[in-house]
Amino acid sequence: MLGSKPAFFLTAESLSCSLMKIAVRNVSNKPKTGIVMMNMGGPQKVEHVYNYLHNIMTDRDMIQLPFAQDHMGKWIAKRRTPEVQKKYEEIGGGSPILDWTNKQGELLCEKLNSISPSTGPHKHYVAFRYVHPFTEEAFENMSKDGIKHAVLFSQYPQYSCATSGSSYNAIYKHLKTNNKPGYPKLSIIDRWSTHPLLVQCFANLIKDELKKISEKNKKDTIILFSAHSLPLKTVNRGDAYPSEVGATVNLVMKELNYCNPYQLVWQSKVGPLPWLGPFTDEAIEGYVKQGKKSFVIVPIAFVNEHIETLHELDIEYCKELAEKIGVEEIRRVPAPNIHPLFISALADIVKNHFEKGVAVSAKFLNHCPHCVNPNCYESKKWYRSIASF
Ligand SMILES: C=CC1=C(C)c2cc3[nH]c(cc4nc(cc5[nH]c(cc1n2)c(C)c5CCC(=O)O)C(CCC(=O)O)=C4C)c(C)c3C=C
Ligand code: FES
Ligand SMILES: [Fe+2]
Repeated sequence: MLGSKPAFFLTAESLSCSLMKIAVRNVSNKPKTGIVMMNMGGPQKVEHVYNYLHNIMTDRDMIQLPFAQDHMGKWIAKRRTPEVQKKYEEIGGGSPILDWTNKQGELLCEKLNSISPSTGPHKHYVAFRYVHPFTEEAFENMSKDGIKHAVLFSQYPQYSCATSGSSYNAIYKHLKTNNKPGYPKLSIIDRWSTHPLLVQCFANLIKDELKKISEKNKKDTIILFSAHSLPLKTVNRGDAYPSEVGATVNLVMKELNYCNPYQLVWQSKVGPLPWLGPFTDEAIEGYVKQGKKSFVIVPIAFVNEHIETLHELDIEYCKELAEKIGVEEIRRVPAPNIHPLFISALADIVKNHFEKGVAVSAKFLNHCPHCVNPNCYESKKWYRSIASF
């Protein structure tokens, strides 16, 4: 029709108006606060397994080998690679930890933008300790984005010097030599094992799994809370992790009104040295010998699925071991992943952190009573001096 324009035609003034709106939107959407999602990471592909294991086994914050750590760590990584590669192949060819972390980060920031607009816009950055995307990449990207404040948010709910501690030490090492003028100010969320929404999330996930157990076994089903173990040497140094895992377990059982018998057990021991027990597989065997027939296993120290849940718990224990020793019923509770209560927990933790205005907790700045690690001394001293709101 002559004289009328199709709806998508823009006049000069409507075009300039739209461009201005886009420009304004871009300015206001520019992220102000970075949420650094810290975790160990996992190999995306089987070809990455050797480097991943090498990085773990040569990290003195994670494990202290009795001598020549660089050589011994390399040797252990080499020897362990084929076995671990096979496991990653069996769970689909790589660790899903990056995908879960990105989904969690996106949902967390979306929620934060609505519940804490004054600190927004928020953007998440993944900082893995042993695989890409590494800590350095997170800081480079934050610098490019012009982030003003970075919250270093450990994705391990329970603090261990081997895991969260190692990641904080790595960030310190990077920033000690690379702290450019444009880098953001920092604050840290180092542990959150007792957050009420985390507790509710685990309790709901357990209830859902208990519902699927037959009426005959329901009441006597043992809830086995399974957490990654630690070398006894680390435990005896005074590492906070065992007691923080215990705190989560006790609150979850309180939330469940102590509906079933329960036990905390430990999985994923590496190497020949003594580690904290009882071990998950041996505990299942022990209970079966005592005549118990039904179990619900809860990965209580992992926030997303990866090799320890998908292979060790699902394949090695719930399938192979359970069939071998005649378990009647066994179910594994999913990791929190993107459960709405879990995302609400993450958002509430960050919001409380902003409101409280404590950049670094007193607990983080204190050392294990038997800490002899120079990395911890340097790093905590530095965090004490730089972290501020
Ligand atoms: C060598 C010592 C190790 C200590 C100490 C340790 C503690 C520890 N680890 C986690 C969580 C995870 N560990 C994962 C894999 C993994 N861990 C170690 C070693 C130690 N962990 C190794 C060598 C590996 C690789 C797999 C293997 O060789 O068996 C993972 C899985 C990551 C993924 O697949 O995405 C997690 C998660 C915690 C919580 C912890 C102590 C507090
Ligand atoms: S080992 Fe725990 S603070 Fe150093
Ligand atoms: Fe581990």
